[in-house]
Amino acid sequence: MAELAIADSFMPQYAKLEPKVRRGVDAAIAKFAEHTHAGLHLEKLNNAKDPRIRTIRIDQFWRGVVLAPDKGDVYCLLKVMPHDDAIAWAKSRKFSVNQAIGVLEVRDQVALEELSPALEKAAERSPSRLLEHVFDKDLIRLGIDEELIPLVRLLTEDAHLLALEKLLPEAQYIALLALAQGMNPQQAWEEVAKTLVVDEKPAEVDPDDLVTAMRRTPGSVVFVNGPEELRDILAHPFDTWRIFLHPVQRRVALRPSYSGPAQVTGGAGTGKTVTALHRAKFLASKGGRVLLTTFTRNLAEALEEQLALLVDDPDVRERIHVKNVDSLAYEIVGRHHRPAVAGDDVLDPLWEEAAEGTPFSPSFLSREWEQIVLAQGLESEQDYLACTRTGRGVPLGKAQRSVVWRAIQQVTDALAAEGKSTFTQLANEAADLVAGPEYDHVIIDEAQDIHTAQWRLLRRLVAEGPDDLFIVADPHQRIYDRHVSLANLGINVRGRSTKLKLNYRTTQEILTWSVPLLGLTPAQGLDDSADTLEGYRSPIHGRRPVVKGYPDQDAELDGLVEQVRAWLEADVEPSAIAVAARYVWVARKAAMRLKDEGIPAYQVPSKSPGVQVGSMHKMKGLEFRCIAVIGVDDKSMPAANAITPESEDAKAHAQDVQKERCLLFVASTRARDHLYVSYAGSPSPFLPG
Ligand SMILES: Nc1ncnc2c1ncn2[C@@H]1O[C@H](COP(=O)(O)OP(=O)(O)OP(=O)(O)O)[C@@H](O)[C@H]1O
Repeated sequence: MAELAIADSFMPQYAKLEPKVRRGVDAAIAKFAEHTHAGLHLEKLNNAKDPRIRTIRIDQFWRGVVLAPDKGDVYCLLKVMPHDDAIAWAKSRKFSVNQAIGVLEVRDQVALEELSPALEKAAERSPSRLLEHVFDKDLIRLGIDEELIPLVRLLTEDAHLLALEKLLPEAQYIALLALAQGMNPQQAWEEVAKTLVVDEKPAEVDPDDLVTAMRRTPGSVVFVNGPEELRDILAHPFDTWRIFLHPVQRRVALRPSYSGPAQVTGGAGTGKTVTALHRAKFLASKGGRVLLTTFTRNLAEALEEQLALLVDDPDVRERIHVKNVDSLAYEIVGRHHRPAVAGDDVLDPLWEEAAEGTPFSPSFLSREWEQIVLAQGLESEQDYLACTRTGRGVPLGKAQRSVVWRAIQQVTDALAAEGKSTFTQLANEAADLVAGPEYDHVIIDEAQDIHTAQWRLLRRLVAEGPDDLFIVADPHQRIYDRHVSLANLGINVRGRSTKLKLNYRTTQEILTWSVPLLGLTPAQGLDDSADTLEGYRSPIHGRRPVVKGYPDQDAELDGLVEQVRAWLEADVEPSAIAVAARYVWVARKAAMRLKDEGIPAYQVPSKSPGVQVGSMHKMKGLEFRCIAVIGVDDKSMPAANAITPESEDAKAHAQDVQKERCLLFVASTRARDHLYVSYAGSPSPFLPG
């Protein structure tokens, strides 16, 4: 009986179709699923590079592209495209089975052949070849298709190889790149092996058995079990992360077990949250009680919504407890007494008062409290006098420490007198109150912003052992003052760390523009190693970001209204548009202005169907089709009140500036399709010149 499979290349295009066309596609696929494919008129193509490729008529203008392997009765949907594009794509592609790792691969055979003459010419002029030090047998062992070896032998420069990235199958490109970078075949194999979905490479690979190869790539090709599953897949075209996982994501999320804490890092939009969600489902499916936690409440809400899509089984869902760390601490302390939380409105005046008569600024004192006293859980002046103040830039002598301690004491006494605590204090209190492990697994998203006190709490909620902590972080998105060393907390992720590099959200154009916003300071990972964005890339292309300067804020808001209108006129749903600003008051003003112009706008997070407006901090972890980042002028970005003067503490100053850079990076990388950046007066020094 014929079977239907869908390749991951199908869904992004399907998602973008107009409803009428999509209905046509649904009808055609439904017929497939009912096994009446014979009547569907699968068209063979003349002069196709691969004789197993077919097209299927959707309507007058649209075609589906289908792979119909010779062996096995399987039809795999690959693409849905306008007629001419579909024919051109289908004719140019060649499918093969990677001989080293046994997975289905596709390459742009026509483009490769077209490149050949130019490579030949370059090779004639060059005395050496890029991979002349590598034997054919090693290339073959690494999965390079024999047919491609003559072309590989023509390469003379790195740039030629880089030009092949989009034309070659990923695993083959990775192998060639590793060899070109000077790795030996064994090291290159280790790179290739990272793309393996299963731990072991297959014992035997049949080059003609495309169906078995498809089954070895479960994250890239899904076999549809029946009409219900098909309907479910097609009903969520924007949520393909539920079924298609990149091999690296899949290996990380569905690994049977880690011997201890595991860590996933990766730039914005590389699917870290997706990986965390799949891990939560995986562990809960095995019967474990899972805590899935993150930084803010609105991120926890977003996780709940995504879990609802991913987990069908109510028993499994029930075993996953989603809660942001602050609420978690509040809940635990609340079992003993009702906590009252002190916000900045209470704290700011207290620090102002405490700083009076001391040589220290209010922000210096409050940081000292957060980063040293609360982080280390120090409870007495003696402890504070004896502690190591790692991470702080200004050394303090004994007498100075006493002054600082008294100032801090003044604030904590005042808080205690009002019966109030900060969330960090609550985390410390909760950590002390927890009697023992409450979960089998704790999964932490946005872990780069979790405070040491919160880590202590999370650590206590799960017993040390296999699969205890699954940590998801991007140190390039650190937007709070949290510089945690996992090692200092006794959490060791060595040998259990994976980096995701492929961005699924943002276009390459937006990434190329956004990454330099981070400046040149390397980011420090939670495992104390320097974290780089090397290899961070996107396969999606689109328009370059637009940056506009205006004489004043009024004109800037006029420009914003014009931009939002243009997006709406292009049929972007209002709630897929966001406006982010450094200051809350600027965001409020923008929302009011949009409303005055008849455009529905709401403060993030909001379920209302309007443009989502909020501070850059509120945008963390979210995503939108279009985002306008406004108010990016020299006075707001960096925000003067968020920067410690260099004269006061050079280290804190540098950290503050970096934090502001990260914030702009976070806001900019929320955009899926379009990024618009504006300022009034002079641009922020972070913006490219
Ligand atoms: N394998 C996948 N297939 C399709 N889409 C994916 C896949 N993995 C992630 N995505 C999509 O990419 C986008 C970004 O994913 P996700 O939010 O998990 O990234 P992230 O690394 O947590 O991002 P950030 O750090 O910026 O919050 C989401 O729209 C998600 O659905």
